[in-house]
This record gives sequence, C-alpha cells and structure tokens, in this order.
Amino acid sequence: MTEPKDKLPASDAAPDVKLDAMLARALGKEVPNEEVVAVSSVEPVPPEQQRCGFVAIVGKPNVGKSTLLNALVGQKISITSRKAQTTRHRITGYRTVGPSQYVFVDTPGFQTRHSNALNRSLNKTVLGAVADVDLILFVVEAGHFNLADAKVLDLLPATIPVVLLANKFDLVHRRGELAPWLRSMQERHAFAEFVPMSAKNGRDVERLFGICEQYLPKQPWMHDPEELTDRSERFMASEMVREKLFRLTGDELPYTSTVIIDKFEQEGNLKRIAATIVVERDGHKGMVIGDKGEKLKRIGTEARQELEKIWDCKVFLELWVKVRSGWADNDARVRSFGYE
Ligand SMILES: Nc1nc2c(ncn2[C@@H]2O[C@H](COP(=O)(O)OP(=O)(O)OP(=O)(O)O)[C@@H](O)[C@H]2O)c(=O)[nH]1
Repeated sequence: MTEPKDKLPASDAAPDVKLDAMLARALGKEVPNEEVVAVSSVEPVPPEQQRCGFVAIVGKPNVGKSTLLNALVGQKISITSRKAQTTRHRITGYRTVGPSQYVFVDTPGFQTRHSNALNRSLNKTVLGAVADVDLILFVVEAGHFNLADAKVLDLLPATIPVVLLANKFDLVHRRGELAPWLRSMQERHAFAEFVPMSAKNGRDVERLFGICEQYLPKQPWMHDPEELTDRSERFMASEMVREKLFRLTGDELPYTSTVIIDKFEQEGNLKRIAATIVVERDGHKGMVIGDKGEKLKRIGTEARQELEKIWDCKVFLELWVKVRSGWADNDARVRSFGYE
C-alpha cells in the first residue's frame, strides 16, 4: 500500500462516457482493449514487475461475501450458510495471479438491527477492515438495494476506489432491466467499476481478477504465492463446526451460538480435536443435539469429513454442547470467546 489513497485509477473520459463503458462491459457487450487475465498456476515474476494490495469484501449479511472470498482464494477459508451473519471474524485470504498478489479481507455483514456486544464488536471489525485497503468490493444482490446496503455504503471512505459487485446475477431473469438499476447506483456513489456476476461462476470470478488488478499498487508480494490464508488450523476447525451447525439447524437456532476449540492435538497423521458448541438456552441445546443425538452426530461427521479433505489427514472430532445464557450481550464474554 505505497500509493496515495486519494488517487483513483479512473479514466480521463467524461463521466457519462465512462459510465456507458462500464455498463457495456458489465452487461457483457464488447469493449475494446479489455484484457482477460487467465487464472493459472504461479510463475516466477521479478519483484519490479510485481503488484500487491489489500482488497476488502464488504456488504450486508447474506449477499455472498464468504462464497466470493472462497472462490477468489480457490479454497474454502471462510464459512458460508443461508443464515445471515455467519462470518464473525476478519479473514485474510491470499491469491497470486500472474504478477499480482491479492490480499483479501472478508468482513462480517454490517449489523444495523440489534445493538448488543457481539454486534458492536462485529461492526468495529468491519470499520477496521476497510480503513486501510487499496480497493473495496461492495457486494450487493444484483437489482436490489435497501437501507441495510445503504448503511454499509455510507461507511466506505470516499478516498478508496469501490467496485460495485452485483452478486447473484444468476437469479436476475430480466437482465436488460439491470442498466437503469446500475445507473441509479452510480448516483449513490462514484463506483470505480460495476461488476454483475455470480460468485458461484468460475468464469465470472476469473474476470474479476482482471478488473481488480489495476487497483493494486506496484510493489513486491507480501506472502509466499503458494500460501492461501493466515488463519490457523484451530480456527478452521471451529469455523467448520459452526458452518455445519448453522446449515443443519436451519433458521431455528439463533446466530449467537458459537464454537470453542478445547483441544487441538497432532499425533502423526491424526488431528485430535475437542470442541464445545455454546448456545444461549436449554431449548437450543436440544435443537443442536437432536433426537437421540442424531443432529450433533451429523454436525460432527460432516465437519470431520470436510476437515480431512482440506488437511489431507485423519481427524478425530469430539463435540460437546453447553448453555451460557446471555453471552452475546456481555462484552467480557464476547472477548473471551475470541471476538476483538
Ligand atoms: N444463486 C446464488 N447464490 C449465491 C451466490 N453467492 C452466494 N450465494 C448464496 O447466498 C447465501 C449467503 O452466502 P454467504 O457467502 O454466506 O454470504 P455472506 O455475505 O458471507 O453472509 P454473512 O456471513 O451473513 O455476512 C448462501 O446460501 C450462498 O450459497 C450467487 O452468486 N448466486
């Protein structure tokens, strides 16, 4: 991050011409001189040709930020689920494509509805994450924009270029109607680019690298190009259990449930992990355990199988469930569970 933040790499063209060009590119019409960057394996690049920068992924809950981060990094490093507010930590993933190294920062969906200690901590994480980056990917659902999106947009510093990433484009049936929506979005903020796409579509994700590249400062890479994340295996284990917990309990379980790793030991090619799922009420405990322990067993099995695949080793995973009422309202307890 050596370049000054007040310099947006925008073209010199008049705003309307630039907007039309962005719309044309966004909606898939031909735009001359556009380079498509192939995502391939890492080749050696001399330091003077390298680019490296921070890219924050922001947006309200459930718009697809974690799905996008995993697709960009090429491996699952952030958990996803249909339940809003699954992501609770700032997660950094890296990806080196050609001469450019992208350091991605995922953020929890900005919470505007409830004000408890957990949400205050989440919002602080979001603000910290966008303060010092080279580019912001502002994720919304294509064709939609509501108050929750507006509150996130309001937080973004005017000095950092913002890409409007209209995700879940696959769910838009009348694509022609997106042009007026994109125009109205440009009135809300001077976006550097519009990118309608689907985080679940590999080609779209590949194209996004090409669009982001020009915003990365020319400077040597900060990480080994083979590295994908700074998160520990312990953290991955707790996130994996949390993902399965939310996926398998559906909407009944409040998002305040959390997972703590009590033990993480390596024995040769085996990892022994013991974890506790912390819920707020006795009723929630029953939901997690399920009939004859069926649900808890499935959460454990699915988490174990996926961890074994990612780490390529055997995993022994033991799960417990505990009730700690009111933990999300208590600042000290929120900190003791690992939220800053
Ligand atoms: N159809 C469609 N669904 C998507 C797309 N991207 C994400 N989703 C789904 O949207 C839901 C939410 O995705 P997440 O990646 O967990 O969203 P998030 O923004 O990280 O959510 P929080 O952690 O709550 O902030 C999941 O069910 C995803 O499978 C997309 O491009 N198309």
